[in-house]
Amino acid sequence: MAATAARHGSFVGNSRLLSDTHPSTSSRLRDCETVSLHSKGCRRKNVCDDVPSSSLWGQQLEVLSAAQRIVHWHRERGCAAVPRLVARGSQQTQFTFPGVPSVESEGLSSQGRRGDLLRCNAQAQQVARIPARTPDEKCEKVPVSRIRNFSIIAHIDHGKSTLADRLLQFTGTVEDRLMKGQFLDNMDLERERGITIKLQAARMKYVAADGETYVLNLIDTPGHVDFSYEVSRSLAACEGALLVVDAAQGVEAQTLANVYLALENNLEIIPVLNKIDLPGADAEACKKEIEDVVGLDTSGAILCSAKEGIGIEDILEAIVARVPAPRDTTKEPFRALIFDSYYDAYRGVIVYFRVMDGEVRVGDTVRFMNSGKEYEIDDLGVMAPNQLPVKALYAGEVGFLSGSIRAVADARVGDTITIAGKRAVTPLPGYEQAVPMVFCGLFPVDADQFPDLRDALEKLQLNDAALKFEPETSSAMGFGFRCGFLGLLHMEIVQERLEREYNLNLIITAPSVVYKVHSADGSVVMVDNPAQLPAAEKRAFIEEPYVRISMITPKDFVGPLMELAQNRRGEFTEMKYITEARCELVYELPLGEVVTDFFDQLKSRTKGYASMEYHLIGYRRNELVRLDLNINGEPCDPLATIVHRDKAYQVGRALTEKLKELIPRQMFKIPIQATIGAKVIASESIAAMRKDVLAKCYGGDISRKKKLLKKQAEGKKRMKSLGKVDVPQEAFMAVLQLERQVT
Ligand SMILES: Nc1nc2c(ncn2[C@@H]2O[C@H](COP(=O)(O)OP(=O)(O)OP(=O)(O)O)[C@@H](O)[C@H]2O)c(=O)[nH]1
Repeated sequence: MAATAARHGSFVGNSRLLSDTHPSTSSRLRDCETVSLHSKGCRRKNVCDDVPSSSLWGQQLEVLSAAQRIVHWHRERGCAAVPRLVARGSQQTQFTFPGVPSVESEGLSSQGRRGDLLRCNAQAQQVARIPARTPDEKCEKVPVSRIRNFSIIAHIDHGKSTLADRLLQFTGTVEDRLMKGQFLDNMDLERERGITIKLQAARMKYVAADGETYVLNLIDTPGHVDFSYEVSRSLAACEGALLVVDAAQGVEAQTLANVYLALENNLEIIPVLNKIDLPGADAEACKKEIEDVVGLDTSGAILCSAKEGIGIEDILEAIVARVPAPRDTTKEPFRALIFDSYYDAYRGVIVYFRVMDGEVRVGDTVRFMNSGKEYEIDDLGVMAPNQLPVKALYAGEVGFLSGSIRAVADARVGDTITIAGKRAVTPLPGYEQAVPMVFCGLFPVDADQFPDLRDALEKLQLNDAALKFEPETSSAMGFGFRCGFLGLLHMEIVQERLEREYNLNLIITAPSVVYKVHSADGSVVMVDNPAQLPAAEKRAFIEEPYVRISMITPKDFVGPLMELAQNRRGEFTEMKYITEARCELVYELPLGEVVTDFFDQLKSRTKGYASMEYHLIGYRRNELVRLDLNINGEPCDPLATIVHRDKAYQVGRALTEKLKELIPRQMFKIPIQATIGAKVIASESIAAMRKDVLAKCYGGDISRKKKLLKKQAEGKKRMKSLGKVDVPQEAFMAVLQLERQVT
């Protein structure tokens, strides 16, 4: 009985327990021939087949994930007998251990009792902890044919970072005890907001089913439309991409945009249907949607649950089998493409790059082709996922280098690295320059912080290649910078990073897009700052940027979305049904209307179900005017905006009213006016604080009273001409905030 039990052990019980016992299981498994993992009471028919009907589904998934990891653990450590998954049933998962002599294995019983499992688990703590690999083990050189470089792309929140976590965990790249959710999102801001902002690279070692060890370089990418520039850069460093689609939500706007980016880069795309553990997941419908909308063949699509760790091995196998290996160009002269970099206060600029050809070693002097600067490499390594030094990197690999590079401009993203003094090579194509869509002024609250702000922006630009800036002076705000961003979220993130990482206190002006201003003499100037708009008499007309926006929404919300787009001067282009329940709405509308709170409105009107994606389609002429705000007769430049003539009155009213509320009363009357050129379109005034000069005049002659009042009025007038209105910081911020909403 005992021998049979050992040959055919079986775990029955609480699935959480089963999953926890996996290290023990692995130690025991080596002693058995066939082991079944049971999830008692699981009602599903086939694990990966269909939509789950009960919470027990999750339990079965946990069991499976534990089981897959056991197999991998054995395979990776070159155990004589690698267990093989032979059956995944409705209630049990079966493994075989070929050629292992059967011995009695305590803790495993054909009936499987909870106590046994607990004992098993306790022993496992001492016996079978899966050890982390040593650095050497992680970095040994592998032939190019066994390197795979891939990205994970998806719509926002479809589970890229969670999938990356599971891949790191499954391959033992990160120890279980060090694992935390969204491991690669290492910026505080990313973790707080639960979004990926920066691309992140990680190198994994994986022993595939064919018994070979592969190096997998993973680049996790952000999903928000504002960070698509990060996605395009990471894709250029890869040969394949995992397209993650939430099986409960289906194809979303950013899924499409990212697929097109991947296709432009000729990448092999592997569709992965994630979140199959969710009760609402509909894998078949999702596959059909991908085929119909995206046009990808989904016969090889993988069903997975990044949260439960299911399907992870299938994904790794698919990467090995389907993503092409890089070209073997180790013999050619060294060329590498910089895809990211950041500034380290102690080591200078750290450059992340993909080796395209040849090899590079510690001590080599490298040349950055664009800047022409040369540096000796002090440190060379791979991201595993923390930086791990190596002696050399070869064609096809992804790594980092540092060489006391102090000037941030010397090693820019997109530049080609070569070895100094060697045969000249042609630079790699690099990346298209990011085109900022939104501009705003950034000013330090404390004028002394201006040099710090410049320094911080330079360093941040290194890490955020889409950020553009140039100095700007404003009469009201002093010295600052005009900065360009890819969108509002990008702007917010940069502001927060500057304040947190560089300890700056900033004022940020209302965002503006870039206008094409045609002068009367035929010349054209690009204006991104309303304060610089030429006077009305010098202008012939203004053109503003237009975007084509695609919104994917459940059909119930079509009405509210159409209303939203129409209110924002949108022109309807088309509407098509993706499935019976969801459709795509396409509009063309001014970028200026999109970069305000369009996204928030879209989410709130559709209870968060709709998604959007947009791209620039060109410039169109419109009736645009510059709206100025005068406080006490003085124009306030930072509050000037460019708005459509039809909206100018409404915006002017709102802004003047808000300023009236916020500016404290002075000893004299303060007029606040919104003007277009010389024409005042809205005005408010803040009454003066007055002393009652007639208080002591009981009765008496009227001329006496008049004299006192006249004297007071004269005093106020003098005060007004000398007086300067200090707009408090909070008032300024509040008005800018309002401006962002109403313009
Ligand atoms: N139920 C379930 N939830 C999941 C699964 N994968 C991810 N999630 C959840 O989905 C949310 C978003 O996951 P992320 O991994 O941050 O998504 P992302 O695509 O990296 O998001 P961005 O980086 O912001 O684009 C998190 O709350 C995850 O816990 C899954 O397989 N099942």
